[in-house]
Amino acid sequence: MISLQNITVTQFRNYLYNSFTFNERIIGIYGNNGTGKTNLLDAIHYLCFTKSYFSKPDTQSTFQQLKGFRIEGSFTKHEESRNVICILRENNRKELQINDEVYKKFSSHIGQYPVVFVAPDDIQLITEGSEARRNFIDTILSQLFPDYLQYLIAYRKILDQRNSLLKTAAERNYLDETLMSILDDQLIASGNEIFDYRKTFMASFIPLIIKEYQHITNDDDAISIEYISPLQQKAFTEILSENKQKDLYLQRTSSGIHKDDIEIQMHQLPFKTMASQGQRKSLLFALKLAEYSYLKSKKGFAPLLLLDDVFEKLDAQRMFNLMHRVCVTENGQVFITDTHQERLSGTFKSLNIPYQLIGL
Ligand SMILES: Nc1ncnc2c1ncn2[C@@H]1O[C@H](COP(=O)(O)OP(=O)(O)OP(=O)(O)O)[C@@H](O)[C@H]1O
Repeated sequence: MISLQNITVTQFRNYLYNSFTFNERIIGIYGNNGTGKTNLLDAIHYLCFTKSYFSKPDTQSTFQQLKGFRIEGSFTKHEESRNVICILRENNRKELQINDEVYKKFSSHIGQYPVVFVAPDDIQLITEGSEARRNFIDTILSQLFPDYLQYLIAYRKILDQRNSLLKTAAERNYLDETLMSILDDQLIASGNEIFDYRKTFMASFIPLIIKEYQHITNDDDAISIEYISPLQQKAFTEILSENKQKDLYLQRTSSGIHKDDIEIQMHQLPFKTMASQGQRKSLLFALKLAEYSYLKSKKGFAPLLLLDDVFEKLDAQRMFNLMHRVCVTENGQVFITDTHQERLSGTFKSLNIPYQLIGL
């Protein structure tokens, strides 16, 4: 089990200097709009992931016009206490320390304190294009398999080079066939590795999503989910050679694992267009809780769970099912924000669990 005992934020977003102590497993954080609830959760995310959940540049996170910030927190992991410090120096260089030792590579910290964040804008995972869903899968796999991240970095780089080559070929009316064949071989090598990882992962991940969705919705809506990849139909070598003329015409690589998606249907129709807002939100939680379960099974302990502003759009029964699932069935630490103090305390009381409330 991992838990965060306390956090001190200095010059971070709307916090000039604030300390918070967490003495329960379930922590409710309440406050009006703009009081810093999301910022506090994001500070926790910094300690676990070395960066903002919201892909904000570090420099935008310093308090007003001041330079640099500092976030410090004490984690307990398997009863051992560790102090993690994330500093943005005045020269905008970021530094990460664990028990006063400076990390040489940030990547060696990622995955030590796994965390799952659920924010209102995450609904894009369901409503937007396939890139958001690929990023979601990539984030989970990269945390668990360092190899996967390396293949992904390589694939993106080679794909860029291949696309530039296709552009140059159109401009000059000449294709460097030797270079194209080298790039194709490299793209196929990393693409096949990524496909194998995704295929194996999705085979166990999809049943987890469906199980979580059924639990939240009391089995009300039947959904089906499928991993879609061009590599399921044909070998990548074949795909590239068949699409060569098309790619030259379009000046980009039209098919490959960069087109993978997760197809979700409800009553045999696309979920995206069919589902109500509450159903979409239920599916978002199902995706995030499946991520939570998967990380827990691979790591052997529950990740931290950061739930930002989750109470809107779900009916009372679905909300109870969700809260029961994360606060009672699971034993990990949970941070939940809301604008209404009574709604938070009422929810925790109905679950009959010890909790701590923090007002901002
Ligand atoms: N770099 C910064 N310096 C100072 N204040 C900042 C900075 N970045 C953001 N803020 C302030 O932080 C506040 C937003 O905080 P946050 O998003 O955590 O609020 P919240 O409590 O989650 O609000 P809501 O209930 O509306 O979601 C805003 O008032 C914003 O002006």
